[in-house]
Amino acid sequence: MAPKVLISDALSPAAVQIFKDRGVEVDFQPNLGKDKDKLAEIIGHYDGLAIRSATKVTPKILQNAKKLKVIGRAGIGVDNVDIPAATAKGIIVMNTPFGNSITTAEHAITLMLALAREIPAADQSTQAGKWEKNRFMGVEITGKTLGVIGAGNIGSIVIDRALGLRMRVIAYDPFLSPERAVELGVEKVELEELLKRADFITLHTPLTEKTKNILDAKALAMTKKGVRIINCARGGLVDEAALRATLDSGHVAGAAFDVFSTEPANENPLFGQPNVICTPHLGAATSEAQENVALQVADQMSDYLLRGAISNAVNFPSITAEEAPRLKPFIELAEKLGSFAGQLTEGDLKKIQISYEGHVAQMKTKALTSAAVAGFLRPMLQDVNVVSAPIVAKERGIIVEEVTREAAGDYESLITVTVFTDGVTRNVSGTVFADARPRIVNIKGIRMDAEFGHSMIYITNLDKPGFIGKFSGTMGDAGINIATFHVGREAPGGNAVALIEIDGEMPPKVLEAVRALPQVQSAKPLKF
Ligand SMILES: NC(=O)C1=CN([C@@H]2O[C@H](COP(=O)(O)OP(=O)(O)OC[C@H]3O[C@@H](n4cnc5c(N)ncnc54)[C@H](O)[C@@H]3O)[C@@H](O)[C@H]2O)C=CC1
Ligand SMILES: O=C(O)CCC(=O)C(=O)O
Repeated sequence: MAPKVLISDALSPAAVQIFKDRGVEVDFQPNLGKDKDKLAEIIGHYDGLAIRSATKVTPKILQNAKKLKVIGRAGIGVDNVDIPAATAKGIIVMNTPFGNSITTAEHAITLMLALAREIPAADQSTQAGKWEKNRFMGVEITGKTLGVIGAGNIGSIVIDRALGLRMRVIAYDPFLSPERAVELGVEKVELEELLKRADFITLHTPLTEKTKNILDAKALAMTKKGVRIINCARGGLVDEAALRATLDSGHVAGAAFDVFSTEPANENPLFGQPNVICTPHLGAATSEAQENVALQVADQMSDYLLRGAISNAVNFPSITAEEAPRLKPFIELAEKLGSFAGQLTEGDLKKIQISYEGHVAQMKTKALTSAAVAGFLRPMLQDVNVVSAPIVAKERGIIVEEVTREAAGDYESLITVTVFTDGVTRNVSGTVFADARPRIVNIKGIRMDAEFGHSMIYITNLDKPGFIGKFSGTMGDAGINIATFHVGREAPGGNAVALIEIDGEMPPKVLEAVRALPQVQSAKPLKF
């Protein structure tokens, strides 16, 4: 059955066509996102949700999203999606990180020029028939200093355009490397210096705990008198009330805001001021940008729903459409090896190590590790999934270690899951042969070759005559059919292991009888 996607915001209709062409069923309801209750009522029918910024994906909506696999944001900021709640449900959240960057940078430059020359006020006065030629005295931007806070995708484009306008550009971004600053032609400075030197300040960071109110009353007080401030990134980066006070005092000469701490912004401390320009979150609003993000999000979501390919996910590593089919059996193997280790683990867990040898070491090991950890945790925590596993492990203080060795050993590819608990270290290794079926090839250093069955029994025993006969007899007497039987041993007469697949469940009484057999040290039923 074709996957079904809901578009709940005003995306370009180009997205609808892409979904249809790719074989994805699509419902286009551009105003639905504003109606939270309706969205919560119908979200359960969809595999994918495509949004812009009007739809708020809250835990309540996610609670009802029983089938949802992917949320696609046609744009950059995903602050309207509860990422931890989506992650906990195994829902991939993806955005389109570049599609509207140029357009948004152009909006910031437009607002800066409009501020410098008071274009909106001059327009209003002229069209009112006032011809106030002496009222509007602007400032030149050539040679002025622009301070860019956040030099990522959009900030970098703003820097480029501002240099083209012959401005001096300085940037504050803790993650901007000196090499990148040289490449961009920008002087990297600390925030305080930027505040003191800039004639114009433009913000291009996401809204985080660190950036919230990055321009608060204290920071604004450090700015140069006559500074003009532009915010095309996120409401909340500037303390609006504090900015209003500095505008009123005349310290700040003007402000141009596209984004507000509450949106839609029907009222705001900045509204109604003569030296303030406001737009209703139009940063990304050009036909080019909207077409870009709509096409990209529809393609990315279709790729995921139809082929398992992941790009631009904010909560999972990327997997290309070419990689996805090659990775799939290894994801299954990692998850099953993790599950095997998880079902056998008792005692205080310290660390899980997942090692990759040979070919598999060159694959997306982060995705494989997530799968192994999910498999490991699932016997203890039913709700964990491949997307949420790393976070769940971290929350529980479990150390997850990844080791890769590209040189192949006995197998072309080998994954080993090692679990460290108080005093016990247990490992299990597996591989995938050409038939794409995951198998266990080593348990605790003992070689074997067993496929995973739905219902299995894992036995540790002493390699002494009679075990197989006695075990088979016990199972036969109980009417349980043995599907496959694999054994391995350290050395003749030494420690041995057996992995047996049975049809159906293992009744507790029969398990007791198996445990009572003279050669058996332990017996544990496993489910895969
Ligand atoms: N007005 C609108 O319609 C639009 C707004 N945006 C917003 O623009 C913002 C920037 O987008 P991109 O450039 O694509 O993001 P990006 O991730 O490429 O760049 C963000 C930059 O901020 C920097 N940063 C993070 N914390 C910082 C801090 N404490 N101080 C200084 N810099 C810090 C990062 O190092 C990074 O270089 C996002 O919040 C996005 O949502 C994006 C598109 C349209
Ligand atoms: O979709 C929009 O209009 C808003 C764009 C935006 O804010 C973003 O991409 O972060």
